[in-house]
Amino acid sequence: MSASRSEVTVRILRLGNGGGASLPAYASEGAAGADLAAALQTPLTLKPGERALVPTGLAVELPDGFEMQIRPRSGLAARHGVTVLNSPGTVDSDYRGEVKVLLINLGAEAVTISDGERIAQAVIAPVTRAEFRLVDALSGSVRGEGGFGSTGRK
Ligand SMILES: O=c1ccn([C@H]2C[C@H](O)[C@@H](COP(=O)(O)OP(=O)(O)OP(=O)(O)O)O2)c(=O)[nH]1
Ligand SMILES: [Mg+2]
Repeated sequence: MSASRSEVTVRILRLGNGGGASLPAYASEGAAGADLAAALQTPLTLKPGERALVPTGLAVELPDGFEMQIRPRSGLAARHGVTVLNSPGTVDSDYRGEVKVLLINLGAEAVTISDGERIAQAVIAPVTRAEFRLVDALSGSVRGEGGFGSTGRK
């Protein structure tokens, strides 16, 4: 690991249903996301338009101040139109249940997901929490209330 990189420890539990569930794994030296694999007793077929909450067979304990974002794999999306419906999914640091991936098939053909297949990727990211403070007025700005295309078409 280079000096400029940060690394945190994420404790992982393999759940009963997971059998030999694969741990999240970085596919290359510089990968931002660790691939998450499906933990399935039997293959799962998603018809066009269908979605499913796919088990990973894993529960995680994230360090306080971090989240796990569950993002699509571009290969699966490009090849089959399969993506993460709630992307980026949020795994809270206090969540101890099974990590699941909400896949949807936006493609035109049925897609079958097999046990151990890499279906999404997990990015560990720092979280900033806010104090939401109610006030009577906000400070002025050049943009003001303009939004949703207010700066022009280009
Ligand atoms: O893709 C996801 C998204 C969420 N979760 C788990 C971990 C997360 O901590 C919990 C709650 O997620 P979220 O806050 O997005 O869902 P919610 O609909 O707000 O449910 P809740 O009321 O439980 O917070 O569900 C996953 O396993 N995968
Ligand atoms: Mg929530």
